[in-house]
Amino acid sequence: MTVLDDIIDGVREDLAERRRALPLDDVRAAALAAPAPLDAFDALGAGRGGAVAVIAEVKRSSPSKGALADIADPAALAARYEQGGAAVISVLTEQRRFGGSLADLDAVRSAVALPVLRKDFTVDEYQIWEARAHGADVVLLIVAALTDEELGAFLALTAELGMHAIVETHTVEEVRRAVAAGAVIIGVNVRNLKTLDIHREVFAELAHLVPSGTVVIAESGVRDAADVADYAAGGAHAVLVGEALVRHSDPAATIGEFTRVGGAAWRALDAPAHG
Ligand SMILES: O=P(O)(O)OC[C@@H](O)[C@@H](O)c1c[nH]c2ccccc12
Repeated sequence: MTVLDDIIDGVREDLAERRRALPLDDVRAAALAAPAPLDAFDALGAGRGGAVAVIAEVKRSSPSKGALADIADPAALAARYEQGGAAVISVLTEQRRFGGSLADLDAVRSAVALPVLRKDFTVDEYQIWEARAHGADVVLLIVAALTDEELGAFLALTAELGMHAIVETHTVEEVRRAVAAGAVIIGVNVRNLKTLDIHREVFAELAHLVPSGTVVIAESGVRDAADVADYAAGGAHAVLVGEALVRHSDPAATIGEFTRVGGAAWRALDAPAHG
């Protein structure tokens, strides 16, 4: 049994409990009554003038490192991320391993005007309706956790709700499956979710397989601006950063630095912007 299988077992148990408390029909009604979603594709790409977009994550703990930061006020942290120039805010809502919750998502949603990603292990359409009901604009779909049929159905549902999905990959085969499913935002997670090992070189290896017009995000393992520059040189339009921001005393300044340094590396490539 891999770490990913183990996490997903817990996610399914927690989901069963929420579903008993609030049936799908009720969540659907709440989702349809929520304010319209914001366009994350736009926020990640269009009009950024060669800068690299930063997706800043509210992350309390991780299965590999345990507690990362004592985040007493997730809304205040997200507001600092927004002030620093983040393009999208990511909120981990998985409880058992990452210490997150839908309450964190609610707090962040009410604090920022940016698109918000509900970061979780999506294995059921219920979670997508739930994300929308709580004001999220984007969900994460991890290819390694889904069949092609599920991936297709979940992408269709996000589109129907006016949301976007970040389709997360870690291997050549998973990038092929993401592209075949019609993903327009593809994340390459350099952390292998089956072993939790980080392999930063995987980003550049996979990024060039993604067709132009698709937003490519480098996920995980950003320690400093040099890592951002490497990912940008490998073709990243955006980076998703958790630990380095929640541990930093000045996350806003760090986001500004990452945006500038990544943008300079990206422009040095003389690569065409997506879209
Ligand atoms: O803290 P880091 O190394 O900056 O990583 C952030 C993010 O990429 C990571 O939290 C992540 C990427 N994909 C995931 C899937 C589920 C949970 C967490 C993740």
